[in-house]
Amino acid sequence: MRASLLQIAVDDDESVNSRRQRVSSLVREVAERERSGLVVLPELWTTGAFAYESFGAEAEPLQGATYEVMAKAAREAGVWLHAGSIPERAADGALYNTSLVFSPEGELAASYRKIHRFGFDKGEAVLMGAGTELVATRTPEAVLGLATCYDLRFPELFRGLVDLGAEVFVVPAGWPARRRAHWSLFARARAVEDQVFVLACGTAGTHAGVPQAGASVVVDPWGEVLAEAAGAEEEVLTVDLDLAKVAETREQFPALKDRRLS
Ligand SMILES: O=C(O)CCC(=O)C(=O)O
Repeated sequence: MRASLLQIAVDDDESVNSRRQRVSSLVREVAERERSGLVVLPELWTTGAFAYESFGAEAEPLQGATYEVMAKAAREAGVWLHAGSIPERAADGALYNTSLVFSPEGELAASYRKIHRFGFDKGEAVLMGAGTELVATRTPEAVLGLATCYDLRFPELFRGLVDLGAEVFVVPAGWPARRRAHWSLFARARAVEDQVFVLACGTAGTHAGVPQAGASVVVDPWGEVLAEAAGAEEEVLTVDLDLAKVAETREQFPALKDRRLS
């Protein structure tokens, strides 16, 4: 499977609408140029993960503006598209940080409401509701396990995804530059402990006064970094994943079979 991660620049001087249009063109362009089977976008790339004051104003129903544009981009590009996450407004008015995955036909294959909200007693942690369900979705090539940003700090979530059959963790994020070292460490740790590929796609630029880490990374089931963004600018990472490596690694070093506490 060939995957392209789009490390999108989220800066305050670009409107949500312009960014939505720009990113949808980019998805098509990259999918065609790189011949990708899967394209991945970061967390809350319409508003920015730290633009708390715009969550309410820019929140959309699941099948809102971003859904429409991304479904069309997936269909026109004929690609699996993990469209990152949106601030979703549910029917009861509550907000969620919700990831969307589209099939190459432009159908919604999966959605995932971020379980661990960031901010302690502020920001996302108070503005958004917590998801309650683990989500994995099967593509013809691999089972994708879904998680978002701060979730990376909670290994038990990823073990749950392994139990759902996940072979590739897709983790959109808006990770701040200050804790870049944690991001790279967690991406590798989750890959090694769960013997999966990790596709971790962050945002670039600076929004709401928070410089982003960028540093998107693809890690294989042995913990080898297959590709890593050079820095915190907008960048596309394309990598070929040899999915047989998941079973091979689990067979050759069967640590998952020694689990005692689940
Ligand atoms: O855990 C971290 O350090 C960053 C998490 C975060 O920024 C988020 O979940 O939006």
